[in-house]
Amino acid sequence: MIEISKVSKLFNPGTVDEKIALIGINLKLNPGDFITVIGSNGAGKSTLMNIISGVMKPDTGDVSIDGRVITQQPEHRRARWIGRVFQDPMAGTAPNMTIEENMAMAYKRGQARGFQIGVTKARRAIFKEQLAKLGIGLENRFKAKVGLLSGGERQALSLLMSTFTKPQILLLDEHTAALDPARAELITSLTETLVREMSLTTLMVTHNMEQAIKLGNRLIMMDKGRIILDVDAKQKKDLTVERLLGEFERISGRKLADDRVVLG
Ligand SMILES: Nc1ncnc2c1ncn2[C@@H]1O[C@H](COP(=O)(O)OP(=O)(O)OP(=O)(O)O)[C@@H](O)[C@H]1O
Repeated sequence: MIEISKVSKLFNPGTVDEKIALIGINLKLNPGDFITVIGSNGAGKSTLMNIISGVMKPDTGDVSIDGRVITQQPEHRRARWIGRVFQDPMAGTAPNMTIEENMAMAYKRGQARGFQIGVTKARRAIFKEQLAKLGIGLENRFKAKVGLLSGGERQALSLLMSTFTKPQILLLDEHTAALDPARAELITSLTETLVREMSLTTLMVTHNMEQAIKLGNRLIMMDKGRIILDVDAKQKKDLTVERLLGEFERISGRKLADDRVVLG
């Protein structure tokens, strides 16, 4: 279980640039939970992701995995337990390395020190099998440099690589937002399949309201550093984009200000 307790984060405290990013966030993710996260601009969604993955430390509060507090653990030490896919397709893979080499690197992340990047025949067969599951022919382009792939292909590869070692938590940071609708649809359905097949505990930030409603078993809405709405699987079934926007207005007293919002 992943637990975020009483996490607060303030940027530039005591200056004119002071920004409240998170205020006393409490969130428990049970194994296999797939939570979608929506919210206004600057609500704190990315900061929450950054604190879970260890890119930033909170001012107060803790992050723990299965009862073990990891708040002070550096990012590279958590990499084995945490998978993350970013919005930018360039972010998750090494462009000058081949698909095979990228996969070997991702595989290594889950191994003890001393494991060589060299790819054995058996491992290559596993990689190919995994790639074939994506259904976009990447298994036939094993020696192609990743920089030559399209944005959608790179996101598919990033997704596969970040779930390779069955992370304790998968963080999806608007990972379909930079893609055209057809590619976004492909990555969304791959995400659903991988998460379901591996029972991955997942936190997904999205600006696509329909996607937030459709995917996962729980939805949270953030505003000004707080979680202002937490919808369970049962309530989620009856949710519509209209109702969701109405809820935001009712709770925050404002219309949802999100310059990237996609209604569906
Ligand atoms: N490194 C930083 N330095 C200073 N302020 C920051 C930093 N990162 C985030 N902030 C501020 O903290 C607040 C929360 O930002 P965050 O990026 O977490 O929000 P978000 O919900 O991801 O927003 P968006 O949907 O617009 O990307 C904002 O006011 C933002 O300006």
